[in-house]
Amino acid sequence: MQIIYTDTLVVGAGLAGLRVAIASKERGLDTLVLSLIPAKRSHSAAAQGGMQASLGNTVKGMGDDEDVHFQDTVKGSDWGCDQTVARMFAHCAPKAVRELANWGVPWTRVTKGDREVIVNAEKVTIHEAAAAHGLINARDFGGTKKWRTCYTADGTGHSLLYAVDNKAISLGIPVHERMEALKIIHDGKRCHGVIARCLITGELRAYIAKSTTIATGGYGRIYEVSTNAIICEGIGQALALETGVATLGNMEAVQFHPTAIVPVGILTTEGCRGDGGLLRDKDGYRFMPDYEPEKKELASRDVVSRRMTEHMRKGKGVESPYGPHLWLDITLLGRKHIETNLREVKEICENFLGIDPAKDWIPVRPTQHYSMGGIRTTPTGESPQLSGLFSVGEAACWDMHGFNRLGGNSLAETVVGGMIIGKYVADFGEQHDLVVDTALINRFGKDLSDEIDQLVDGNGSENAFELKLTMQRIMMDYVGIFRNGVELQQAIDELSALLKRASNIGLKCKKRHANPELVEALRIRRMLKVALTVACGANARTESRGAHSREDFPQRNDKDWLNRTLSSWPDANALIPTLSYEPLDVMAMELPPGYRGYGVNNAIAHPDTEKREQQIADILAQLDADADRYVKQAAIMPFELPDALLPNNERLSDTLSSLVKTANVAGDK
Ligand SMILES: Cc1cc2nc3c(=O)[nH]c(=O)nc-3n(C[C@H](O)[C@H](O)[C@H](O)COP(=O)(O)OP(=O)(O)OC[C@H]3O[C@@H](n4cnc5c(N)ncnc54)[C@H](O)[C@@H]3O)c2cc1C
Repeated sequence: MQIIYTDTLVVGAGLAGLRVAIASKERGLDTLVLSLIPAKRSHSAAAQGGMQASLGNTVKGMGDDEDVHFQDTVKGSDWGCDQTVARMFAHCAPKAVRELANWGVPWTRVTKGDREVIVNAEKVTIHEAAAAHGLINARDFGGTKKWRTCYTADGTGHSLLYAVDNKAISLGIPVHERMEALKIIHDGKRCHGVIARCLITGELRAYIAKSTTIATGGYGRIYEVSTNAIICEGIGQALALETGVATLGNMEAVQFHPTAIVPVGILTTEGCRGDGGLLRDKDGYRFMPDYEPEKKELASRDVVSRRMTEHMRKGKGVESPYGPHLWLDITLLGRKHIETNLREVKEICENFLGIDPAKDWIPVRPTQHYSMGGIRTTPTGESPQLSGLFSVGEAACWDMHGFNRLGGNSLAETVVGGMIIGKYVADFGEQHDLVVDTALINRFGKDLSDEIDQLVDGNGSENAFELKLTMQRIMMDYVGIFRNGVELQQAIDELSALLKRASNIGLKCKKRHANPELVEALRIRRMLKVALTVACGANARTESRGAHSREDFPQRNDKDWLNRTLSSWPDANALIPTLSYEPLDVMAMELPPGYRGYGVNNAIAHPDTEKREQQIADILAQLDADADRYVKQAAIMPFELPDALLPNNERLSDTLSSLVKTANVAGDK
């Protein structure tokens, strides 16, 4: 087995992985990236609508800042997130957008003067300031107080990934494509790299590094219908789980996006509703204002998906051979807007539905979309259990999304998290030596080659493809938008039985090189473990929070469940994971739990909430009357960042208000 040494190993060449690799390489560390596919085909390229950053350039974003972005994110998470991380994130998002502009992302820009937009189904004329002309624009998205989502038409992920990958290429960062990491090498305390299998030749290779960052994306494809690319199979989470030591966080937190097209499940971006699109039922009736009078179609995704499902359950869905659906109506936006700002949606509608969205309504249904859960990390991105193991992006539970992520906060997480965690990864590389224990490397290599031998040479009778399809159906049927104890237990029983059967997989094709059946067999064993962490976490959590909605426990229960689920798999032969819980400390929160401003207001309060609210009021009362918002924030909940990222962000509104102040002072004179 060939052994390759490097300072920084990054598994995953999507936005998150590449951004970490860039930070490491810029520090002069030897850096190497692994990927299943060419970097530019990573799933990040599929992101359409945009990324959130509180630039406040457009008139509809005026007054926006890190505080508002932070509050929207915490409420979106249904108080499940790590508020310190949400702060780090909100503070750095404007920096990341500007950095990306510098790297060549052609952000859609503000044009001064009047323009017509659709707000709440009505045409409204807004006036963009002359001073904002040419600055980065933003559109409206769900669960946000301001128009904050920066975009490049509806191909944002594509432009970001091309710019970030080109930057990585310019720095000479090698990407070893078609290499699948299948085992993390570790000694129970320290991570040393991975064993990967070449998808073309079948060769096993050890990659040994000071630090290893898992940036392998989400686990959407454990579900039958998902907006995710087919490579989003949760292998990164499984790698961590199979160490028996590292933990996964909040795996039951799975997001369903309201508007994927029926039946194939391809996404139409939230930008459709952000730009003014409406949801209609079988009678053409716009039903969301009845359920969500304030935010309507633009409540957070978990809420809109539930309301849509509720409405279909009342018989208001449009019957189709593929089950009921609802309509997304963007005709009111007009052809010009669709052809400039939503052109990918237009092509999807034409190519996969044969319809023209400027004239026809789009058949949509909530569909699995995003994994809030992932490899649990500290705010510096490192596993609390395995030193040198980092994780970032959708693969991680860093945890800025809690139980529901806001649209536009995921692309932002990849590049912001990559920017921040990349610096900590680089610090780690500078402060540690490359530790090499050849016997340990060989042991992990042998484990994987034994597993392959058993599959190829054994006489098992189970079919990997059938097992996968069955798992995906179980997840869809029993671990979906609405959950209950009976179905979740059934899911656990059936998934555990599948995991047992997976130890008896037999291959029809015995080739050891490019062999999709072997690839599938290696993955399904790991995917089943990931699926079990989702089902077991969901079954144990007897409350409803964000995207985790229990019909038998409909209230958010801050008293008993204000915590993060941790899953591990200490016994390799076990058929279910081990769960434990990490409490969220209300007394350390900047924003104590409350009502989100949308969705059902039925939470069971945490006993510390009032105490913390009073404490915050006392802290603020002790500050100078003219203390600015940064001073206030730091007094309530301090957070750390690498020095280079600490400076405050500048905004047009600051410039405008200082111009106004100057004018006033001049007037005084
Ligand atoms: C259709 C769609 C539209 C979206 N639109 C938006 C949007 O508008 N705004 C927003 O904020 N978010 C959006 N999202 C979410 C967002 O795109 C993703 O969360 C984000 O891009 C994930 O990036 P990542 O770098 O973490 O992972 P990915 O981009 O998924 O990259 C994962 C990488 O890991 C590699 N990999 C995986 N497993 C292995 C392995 N075992 N060994 C080696 N390499 C491996 C892959 O090859 C790939 O390079 C959207 C998601 C979807 C599905």
